[in-house]
Amino acid sequence: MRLEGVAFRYHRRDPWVLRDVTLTLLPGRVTEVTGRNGAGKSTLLRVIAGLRGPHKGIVKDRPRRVGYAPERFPVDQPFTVRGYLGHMAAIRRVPADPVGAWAERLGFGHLLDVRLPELSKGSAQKVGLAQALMDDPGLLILDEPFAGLDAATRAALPALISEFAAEGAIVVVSDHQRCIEALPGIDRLRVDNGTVTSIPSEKTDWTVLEVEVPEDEADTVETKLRADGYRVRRRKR
Ligand SMILES: Nc1ncnc2c1ncn2[C@@H]1O[C@H](COP(=O)(O)OP(=O)(O)OP(=O)(O)O)[C@@H](O)[C@H]1O
Repeated sequence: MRLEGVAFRYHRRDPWVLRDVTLTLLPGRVTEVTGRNGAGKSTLLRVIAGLRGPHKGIVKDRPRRVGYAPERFPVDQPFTVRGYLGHMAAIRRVPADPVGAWAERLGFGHLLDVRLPELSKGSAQKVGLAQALMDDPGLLILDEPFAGLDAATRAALPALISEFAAEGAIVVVSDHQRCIEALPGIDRLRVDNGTVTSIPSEKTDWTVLEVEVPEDEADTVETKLRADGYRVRRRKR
């Protein structure tokens, strides 16, 4: 799948959020999208998913079945978890049977009869993931999927993401928390000021640069560096 010269803004007089974005996404590959808050990661993911159309440029060869898990799952819907997932399965014409299996695998099997507005943030996130995964997507897009997840699900998700790629899906994940960076052979994109650049792969030489920062600024600096795609190791002086 390919984006060619894509530009996007939300309203006519707004600044461009994406400008002249050209990139190729390959089947069987996992692409991690990084960038600072407000850089345009979610917007890029929405354009890749086809939820937003580009104002300039074109998107070519998007797989037919797209699974998209938004950054915040919209819980203000009058369904139980079972009702919602059954409904999503029906819309996509997939059997409802795997719903229970996904619920078990993602650890919310006990919540199937709970109403969506009553879910905790992490449980709602899992329901959003399940609806994205259930249709065996050729293009799987996960926007900050790790946010709010419990430790067991966070640990299990990278392997699950790899499985979809291994079966030939294009997988695109925005991941502030860098939970998938350890996956072998992932591609990485950085979104910055409307442009999208590819971050050199693991084969490139890395240099260790020591930077000292005041203790009370360490969290902020670490977050910024990670968002820009750098690896950070931390130790006290
Ligand atoms: N629905 C919308 N309507 C108008 N502007 C929007 C909308 N969604 C996002 N924006 C604007 O587009 C820009 C990019 O936002 P986006 O959510 O894509 O960034 P992000 O990199 O995903 O941020 P974060 O890391 O905080 O999730 C921001 O300036 C934001 O205010």
